[in-house]
Amino acid sequence: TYYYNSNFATNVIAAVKLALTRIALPTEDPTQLFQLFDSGKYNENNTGLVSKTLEILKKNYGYTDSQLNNIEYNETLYAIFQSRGICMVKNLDCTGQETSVYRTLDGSCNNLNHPEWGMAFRPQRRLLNPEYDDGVSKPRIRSVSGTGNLPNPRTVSNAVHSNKGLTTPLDNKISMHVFQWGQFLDHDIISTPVLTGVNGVDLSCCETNPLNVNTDTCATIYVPNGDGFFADGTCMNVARSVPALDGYCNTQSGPRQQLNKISSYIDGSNVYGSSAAELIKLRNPTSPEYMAVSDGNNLPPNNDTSACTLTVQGESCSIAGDSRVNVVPSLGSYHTLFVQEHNRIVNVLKGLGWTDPEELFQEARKINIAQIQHITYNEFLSWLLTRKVLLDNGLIITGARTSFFTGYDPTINTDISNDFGIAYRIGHTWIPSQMKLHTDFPETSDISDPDVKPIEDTYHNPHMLYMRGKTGASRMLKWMTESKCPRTDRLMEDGARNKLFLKNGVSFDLAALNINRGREHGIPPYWKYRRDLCGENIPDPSSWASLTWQDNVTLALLKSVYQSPMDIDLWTGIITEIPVLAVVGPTLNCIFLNQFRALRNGDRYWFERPEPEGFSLAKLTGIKQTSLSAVLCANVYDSSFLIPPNVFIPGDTKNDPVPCSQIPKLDLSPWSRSLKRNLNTKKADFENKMVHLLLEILKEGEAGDVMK
Ligand code: HEM
Ligand SMILES: [Ca+2]
Repeated sequence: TYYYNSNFATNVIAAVKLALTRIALPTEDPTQLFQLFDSGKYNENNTGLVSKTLEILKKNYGYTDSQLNNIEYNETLYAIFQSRGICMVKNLDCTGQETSVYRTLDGSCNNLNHPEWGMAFRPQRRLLNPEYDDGVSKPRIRSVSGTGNLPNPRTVSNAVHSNKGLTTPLDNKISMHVFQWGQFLDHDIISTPVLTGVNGVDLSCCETNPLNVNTDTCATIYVPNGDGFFADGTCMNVARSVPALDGYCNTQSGPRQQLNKISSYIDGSNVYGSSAAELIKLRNPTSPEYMAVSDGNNLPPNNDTSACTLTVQGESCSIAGDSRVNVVPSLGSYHTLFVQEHNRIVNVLKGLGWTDPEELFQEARKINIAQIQHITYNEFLSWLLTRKVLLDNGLIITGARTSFFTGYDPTINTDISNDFGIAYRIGHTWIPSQMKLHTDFPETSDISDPDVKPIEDTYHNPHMLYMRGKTGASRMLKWMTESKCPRTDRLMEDGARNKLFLKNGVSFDLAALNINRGREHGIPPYWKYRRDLCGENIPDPSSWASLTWQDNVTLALLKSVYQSPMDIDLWTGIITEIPVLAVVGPTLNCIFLNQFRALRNGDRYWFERPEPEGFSLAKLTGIKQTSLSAVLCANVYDSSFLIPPNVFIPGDTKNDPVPCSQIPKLDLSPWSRSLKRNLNTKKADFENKMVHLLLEILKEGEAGDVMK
């Protein structure tokens, strides 16, 4: 009779709940499971939540392995499997005050030796042992020459990274999507928290008397006299990164380490957040299969008006999975694109017979993440490191037929390395001098507002996304498609090198920040990476002749500021290397391969893995059709728009534009429910078991209590 009862679903849920209570699992409600995960009480590695669940379902309820492998079948497991990259414990305060010092309850995320690699709020990994001035904490400051200090970071910036008032040359081969994908990816994998005062206020690192500055918390940059842009006697107020603490709120013994406050995996954490609490805020509260959006395809508003600089009434800062979403509007447009894409996938799945909101959400998220992984390796890294290098290192799979990636290795530490976090800032060379909106559209009333703005006018200001009747995000994405990216070289636009975050006449130098941050993190000098990490034979690193990867002009500039080649900072060293391969020099290539190998081979949920973590071959084939062009065509262009199949490299001759309608696209047909002929049978089987279980429990007389 249960089978035909209209309350069938409710009864089954009650039965499941009860069953789960009895087997000492917390709940089957995915949201509650997430909360439990967040509470730190349950985590897969120390309580074995997933394996215990599997074991019990197998032993007590007769599930076969193949049934358990089908995670769509059981939403409880599904929710657990989907909690990748989400740290169990986060942001707990050691002092009882609201500060930016983090600790963990049991060290699970903050313990260097814990296997929960890749989770948010763990210390960053190190490729080489840190070199602090005092061995443990003070920034690297002294020259190896034995006389005096390293050059001031601003001095290096002026000498080596300035375009001397010219516009930096553009790279005819690549579009602005290289710049924007680069930053978007960065914001999926690393965010180093910086110390603040109570309630997040900036520390005062620019005291009139420098002796009053606490060098344990400040990494002040003092502007050298005669700078030409910054006035004499000024200084950049820079705080140090948050040091990792042990589980007891003590500084870890040994050298100072820095944290990563987001999940290191390429798991769309910039779209979905790095904690369950963040994710809840980002989902549409009434239709939870969708991500929340505000009108005009913008991101959900952030009610905290201090999260960005607002200049126009009625506009608001945004929230997204990563807190840096408001840094520049082009980044905001990317966040918008991938939220839109999530919602589009949900709609397609609905058309294919999917109905359950939680299942829809999780599957769309999984597919969206898979696309981000695929585009990163197949397009972005294939250009940056070249396809050959990726193939030689087993980082992409090719072949006529789709095949699974079988090299998953759970012993790989997937944390982002501190060194990579400095090196990957080579992307700062791609920062354009202006932000633009593509204008070939029906005119709107705010036409008088210029569609081109100097980048310094756009930092932390979402206004451009609101322009032209709130179509700014789409227009900005179109601008990136049609514009060339600055070359990958040592030069940085003044908009970032002099006028970063310009507000009330105060600004920063991003090149100087990169150099300074490296020293403050104890990052060893450039030459050590060449020799000790990348295996170059450098007989005499103290000789300028040992700098084999820099051209003569650059060498002269380096010599003009550094006393010894052994003093050269990592970021400056790699960004001045002559590209040997496609775009990057050998040292960056080596640091990148290390990181992107770990992020693929150590990711249990890598999209090319088989189910349950990954997809079936049919689904994987459908995913591998996608590209950034496909995502743009699906969301911002109409079918006749001419777009290069690889939108990152429009200048590549083998990549001539074709109409959007001809761009291969994400093929979701393998998700059709009608293809799963036996699904209903399986579902009935599952429900059947649960009903039996309920009856069993009722018999035992315990049910009364629990059902109340
Ligand atoms: C207009 C665009 C951008 C702005 C305004 C910007 C600004 C910044 C700032 C202010 C920092 C922190 C500096 C410090 O105090 O140490 C930073 C860090 C970083 N940036 Fe950018 N950036 C931009 C684009 C990019 C791009 C295109 C990439 C890569 C392709 C990139 C990669 C990174 C990385 C890896 C870090 C270190 C992140 C961390 O450890 O938290 N950025 N950026
Ligand atoms: Ca991530």
